[in-house]
Amino acid sequence: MTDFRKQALDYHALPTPGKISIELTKPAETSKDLALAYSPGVAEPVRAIAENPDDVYKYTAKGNLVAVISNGTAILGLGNLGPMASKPVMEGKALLFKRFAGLDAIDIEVTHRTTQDFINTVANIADSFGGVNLEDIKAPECFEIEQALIARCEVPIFHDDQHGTAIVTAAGLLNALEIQGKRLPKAKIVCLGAGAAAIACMELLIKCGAQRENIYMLDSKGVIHTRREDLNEYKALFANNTDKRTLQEVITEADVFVGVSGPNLLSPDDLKLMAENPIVFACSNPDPEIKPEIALAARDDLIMATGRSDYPNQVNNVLCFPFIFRGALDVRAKAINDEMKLAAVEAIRQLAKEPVPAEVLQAAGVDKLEFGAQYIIPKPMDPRLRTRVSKAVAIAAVSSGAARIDLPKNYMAES
Ligand SMILES: NC(=O)C1=CN([C@@H]2O[C@H](COP(=O)(O)OP(=O)(O)OC[C@H]3O[C@@H](n4cnc5c(N)ncnc54)[C@H](OP(=O)(O)O)[C@@H]3O)[C@@H](O)[C@H]2O)C=CC1
Ligand SMILES: CC(=O)C(=O)O
Ligand SMILES: [Mg+2]
Repeated sequence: MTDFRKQALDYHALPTPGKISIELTKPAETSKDLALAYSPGVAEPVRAIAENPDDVYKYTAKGNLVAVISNGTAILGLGNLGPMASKPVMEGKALLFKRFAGLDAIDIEVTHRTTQDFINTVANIADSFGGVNLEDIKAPECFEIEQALIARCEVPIFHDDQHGTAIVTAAGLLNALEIQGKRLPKAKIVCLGAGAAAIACMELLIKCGAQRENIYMLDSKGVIHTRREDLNEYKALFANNTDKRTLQEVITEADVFVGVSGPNLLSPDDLKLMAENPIVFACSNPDPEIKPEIALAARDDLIMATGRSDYPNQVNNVLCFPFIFRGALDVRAKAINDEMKLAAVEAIRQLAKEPVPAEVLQAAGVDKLEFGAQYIIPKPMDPRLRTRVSKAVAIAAVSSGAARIDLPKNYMAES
């Protein structure tokens, strides 16, 4: 067993199995405490909520509570390993919600027979939470699941692998293009992968200015083109009218490579075919499409990002989901709409251009972080993400009509 593997297993096992627990927010020591917390006192908020459903936000933890729900069909880049194998990742998302946004999150792993089964399970419990973060659900089912749940539920439903990834990718890519002296509307983009993350990333990039015809998407069978007859409706939107069939053909003279597919699928020779000053986001977890040390040995004019914490430029949805939910829940948003997503893109993007506080440098274990090829996007432990992104999202929720209440007074005022 490698040293890192043992450390990771020990981290999860010791001293208490798992990464999260529940703590009490009220005293529960005396008979009086118990009479208030449980019988007979608990009957009072029950009556209040029955009379006025909005009182659930006043008397329960709902307004600060997120469900992280998976069926384990696309666990990171490890594949369909089932609901129980997804539990460490879902607990990990709960850890990140709490650590970065102060949100309580509970993981729920659903054993299901059919997509409808899964949809019904989530729809039937969604109201217990302020919002639902869907996680690691494979395409194309994830699209139908999210759309059905948005239609049925009163709280925000957000498939993180789609939209969290897309928001962070767009923020990082806009900055990387700026540094490389390129513009999104002109950029030739290759997207390896045509699943949850890929489709959502490319759709959001188009909303940010990318041209659909400049995007070449590939799945496990190669380039997605108009003569293929095996495309689902989501892939079909990216069918390119081209004779090119291979990664090597489409990556030639490309400005951008986005990998949301699997490990080690991009070779140094492929990289050498790209245009000058290229951008490579090898975002597959835990193992990227190409390792940064291999990529940077092949090209020195490259901006390189991965989904991992142990390299510079971590393009990972952790930069988004804690903060977009924080902002959404704080104004009791009914949904997370495009205005809120684009506000998050801009807030994440602009933060990378500001001086980095000493505490962030220390947590990152570096002396300096300055907007440039090695720092295109903020670090997850930057406390300003919480204030900036959540505030931008909450404001967008209010102005777009998704919020049920106004922005709280002095919301996310920075000291
Ligand atoms: N950094 C980040 O924040 C995030 C990274 N990811 C990473 O993205 C990857 C995909 O996740 P997700 O979209 O949720 O999963 P999905 O299962 O929805 O999609 C996987 C996609 O990868 C494609 N694929 C698999 N093997 C190959 C190959 N050899 N060549 C080209 N395409 C291939 C599949 O092709 P086909 O359609 O033919 O089956 C499918 O389109 C994972 O590695 C995950 O870790 C995901 C979310 C966030
Ligand atoms: C980061 C993430 O959500 C994934 O790799 O699936
Ligand atoms: Mg995921």
